[in-house]
Amino acid sequence: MSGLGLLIGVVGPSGVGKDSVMQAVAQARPDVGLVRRVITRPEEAGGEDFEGVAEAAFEARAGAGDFALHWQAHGLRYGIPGTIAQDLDQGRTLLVNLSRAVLAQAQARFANFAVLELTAAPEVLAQRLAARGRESAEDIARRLQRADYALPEGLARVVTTDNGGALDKTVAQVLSALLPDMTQTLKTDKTGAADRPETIEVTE
Ligand SMILES: Nc1ncnc2c1ncn2[C@@H]1O[C@H](COP(=O)(O)OP(=O)(O)OP(=O)(O)O)[C@@H](O)[C@H]1O
Ligand SMILES: O=P(O)(O)OC[C@H]1O[C@H](OP(=O)(O)O)[C@H](O)[C@@H]1O
Repeated sequence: MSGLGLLIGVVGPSGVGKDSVMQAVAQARPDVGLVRRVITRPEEAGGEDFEGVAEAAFEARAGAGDFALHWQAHGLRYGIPGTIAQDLDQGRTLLVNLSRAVLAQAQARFANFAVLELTAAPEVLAQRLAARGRESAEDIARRLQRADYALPEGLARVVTTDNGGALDKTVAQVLSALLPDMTQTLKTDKTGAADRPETIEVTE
């Protein structure tokens, strides 16, 4: 296990705004770092800053144990470099875009881990994915089908924030709900209440 620094796993359906919120939070808080993912997607696809690799290279790196976490979704493979442990050990706070399917694994691996779950109405997701234009209509339909994938049981720290409205509003809510609460959250853990889910629903 590694990490004094807080690792915040950002999750939610495709198109909800995970990358947009992460970038805006990191802009507002330069002490917060963004994890650069390794993906079997051509870098020209745009969007987040990621390292695009071929399937064989991904497989080799996964086999060599280079990834702290890796998963498959939407016909792509995603890896989180094991080197993030060094930043966390130095006390850095990091934001990472994760699959909802790897959250239990992430919590087991990282000592100081929280989940930021973003939500938006289905029609908002559909409209945003179409406007973004990174995927085909067929891909978008498949992504929308996965929109209501549930979070696993047993997560200790989850903050849920609606991103159906303006991005600025979401960022303000994330900053006040999650980052300043770090000391409080750690105090809660020290009382031995780690197995009691601490879920914060953020509304207006
Ligand atoms: N609050 C917002 N208001 C309006 N548009 C937004 C908002 N948040 C994100 N968007 C837009 O919605 C689209 C999807 O956002 P983004 O790529 O950040 O989502 P994502 O959750 O990372 O999606 P994916 O999982 O598919 O990568 C982008 O075009 C982005 O500019
Ligand atoms: O539906 P779940 O499993 O939560 O997420 C699956 C994947 O979808 C998104 O990928 P992308 O950023 O759109 O390529 C997420 O970042 C994650 O990697």
